[in-house]
Amino acid sequence: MPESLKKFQSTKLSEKDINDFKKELHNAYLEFLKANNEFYKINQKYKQKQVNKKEVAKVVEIKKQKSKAFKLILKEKKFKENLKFISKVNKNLSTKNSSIVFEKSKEELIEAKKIYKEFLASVKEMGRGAELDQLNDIAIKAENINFKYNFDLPYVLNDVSFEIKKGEYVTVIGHNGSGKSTLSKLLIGALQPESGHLSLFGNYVTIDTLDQARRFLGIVFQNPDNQFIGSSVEADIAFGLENKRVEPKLMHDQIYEAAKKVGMENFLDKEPLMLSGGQKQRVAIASVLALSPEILIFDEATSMLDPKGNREVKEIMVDLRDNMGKTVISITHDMDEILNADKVIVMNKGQMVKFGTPEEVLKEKEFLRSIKLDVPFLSLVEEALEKEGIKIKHSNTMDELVSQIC
Ligand SMILES: Nc1ncnc2c1ncn2[C@@H]1O[C@H](COP(=O)(O)OP(=O)(O)OP(=O)(O)O)[C@@H](O)[C@H]1O
Repeated sequence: MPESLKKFQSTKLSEKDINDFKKELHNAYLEFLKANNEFYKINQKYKQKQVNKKEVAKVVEIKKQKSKAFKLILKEKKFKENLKFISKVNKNLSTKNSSIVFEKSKEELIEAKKIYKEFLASVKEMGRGAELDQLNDIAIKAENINFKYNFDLPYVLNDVSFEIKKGEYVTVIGHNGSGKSTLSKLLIGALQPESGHLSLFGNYVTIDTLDQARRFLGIVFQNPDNQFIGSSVEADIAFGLENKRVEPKLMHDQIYEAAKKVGMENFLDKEPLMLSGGQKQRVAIASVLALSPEILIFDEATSMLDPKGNREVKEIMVDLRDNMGKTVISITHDMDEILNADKVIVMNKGQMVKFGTPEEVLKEKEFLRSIKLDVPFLSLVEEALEKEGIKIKHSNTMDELVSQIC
């Protein structure tokens, strides 16, 4: 291996460097926007003689500094240098070098070109879309969220607060119109809270950080037919990866891996029409998984499926938590599903009226009935047994219940 190639490999820039650059650029951009906004506000105040020249000058100075800091980051040269370095190495290789060296150098050149292209794109996008760090283990923190669809309409969410830890499976239940879907739209950033805050892994979600925060999330919707974009399972899973600018060479493996996680790896060349509802939902999950989100939101994703499809998708949700370490939020009308979850959020008329383990929530059967919710079949059996004087502990599965009775 020539010294020059070895040196390049020990100093070369990676995907992490470009992500760090995006974060730095985006933060500097947000700081600049904030300073610009302050400048606009103080100018208005100055016109109304509410502040003096000295106060305005202070804000102008901050704006100048923020602008300077932002422009300095834009001048970053290291990605171009990185590309220049390997281009030169590549050019200087001679016929004395083995084909393995030629191949390696070509691969490095392709990688450096890709990183440079990403650098140029991220400058255009002001660093949006960088992957944020997980600053803590709280996947979702909602603090005093209030929301209404229009100023003259009543609040649809009232002072909703909760914390969902990384790796938890949480179901959200509630009667029709209780605010479940609105909550999911707020979580994915399709709607903005009127007041209150959302944080994902310790990162405050604002309109400016939304693009970055969204990368933590994937969502699977109710109707499997509306989620197919590609003409085959493979094309469908590829869609999100293409948007993420994944190299075509790596794409096939990533598609295969994602499909395998939901047991659809043997269906990659199949057309959507050939699949059952449950299989389509599994493909929708694979398309989301291919993008490696930490949190998966299922918005009534089992409600249009036959019993087999319903069971399959519910098993995947459990698998996502147990074997893939994902955080799962499932909005559901299926009361039996809550037994699979770690926690249950109960919504009623825009308020979160309960948040606890399934056992804690199911202790209050009368309350659930009073807000028009059914109780799981298993709980009905437990209730009937209790009425007959047979005392048993809470069970999460029929097998557990049967073994208690026997
Ligand atoms: N786009 C909208 N404009 C105005 N009001 C809306 C809009 N979408 C929903 N709402 C209202 O917000 C409230 C909460 O609706 P939401 O869809 O969040 O409830 P939900 O619990 O998901 O109901 P469901 O189980 O029927 O899907 C309801 O009163 C609904 O009529």
